[in-house]
Amino acid sequence: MSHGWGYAPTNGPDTWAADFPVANGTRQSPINIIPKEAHYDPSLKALKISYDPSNTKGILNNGHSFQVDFVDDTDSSTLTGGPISGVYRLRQFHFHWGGSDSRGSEHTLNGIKFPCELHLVHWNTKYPSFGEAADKPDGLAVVGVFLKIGAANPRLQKVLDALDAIKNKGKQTTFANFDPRTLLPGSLDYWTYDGSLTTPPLLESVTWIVLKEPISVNPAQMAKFRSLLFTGDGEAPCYMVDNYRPPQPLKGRLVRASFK
Ligand SMILES: NS(=O)(=O)c1ccc(C(=O)N[C@@H](c2ccccc2)c2cnnn2CC(=O)NCCCS)cc1
Ligand SMILES: [Zn+2]
Repeated sequence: MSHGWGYAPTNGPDTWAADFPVANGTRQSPINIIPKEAHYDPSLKALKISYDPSNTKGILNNGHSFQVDFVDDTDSSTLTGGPISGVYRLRQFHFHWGGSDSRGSEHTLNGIKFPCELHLVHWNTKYPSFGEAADKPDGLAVVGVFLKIGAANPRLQKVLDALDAIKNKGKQTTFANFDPRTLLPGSLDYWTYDGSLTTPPLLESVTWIVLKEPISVNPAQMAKFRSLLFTGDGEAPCYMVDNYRPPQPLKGRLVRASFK
């Protein structure tokens, strides 16, 4: 049965601990990243990202965000290197965004919110499947990318053009041959810390890898994100905006930087 969690006052982040007590755990996400308090770690490797666009499976409005799903039954779209050991497979990517350009990201930088944040979700192939990996402390690795208002982003446009077909919760449509690598910024410098899923079940299984360099998005493209609905066909429509969890207590965790 669907847990009915969401982002409204009646079912939003402040209510999640009732059904998911791990919400008050020791390695919750997102967090506020304070670059001056991050520790440069020269032993951190460069991120190695290799995606195969032919693995693109489709695009879905899941009622919390929209996600582009990938075929993950072989090692053809993988993340290796960085702070992780072994091979993690790309499962999906999705976004979080605000009702205005002043908010929307989950991670913040020196307390600053970005209008949007991209999450590329990968799972550790030492486990047999995403579902098996999802509750292991080293099970998942999510690459987070900030979006900031600037020039229109032509690579993002292909994703946004598909949104008209998935306006309502539960709608999905074909989406093929997309290379998520094209969404990444020029620099792969990152901060990394041990965290969790930012939506229920909030499992503490994510090695977070947040890129330092944002990518651009223009106001018209942000309006496209905000045209989606949280609600299903036939329900009173509610625009999909502010689908972000605010920063959570660091509780003594170290944030490491891959760069000086
Ligand atoms: N924001 S994040 O990058 O930290 C993030 C990444 C992945 C998931 C996720 O895969 N969640 C599903 C899941 C299924 C099996 C085991 C555990 C978790 C799930 C659970 N109920 N619904 N879903 C679908 C869902 O939430 N999909 C991701 C939407 C991100 S807003 C959630 C958040
Ligand atoms: Zn996310």
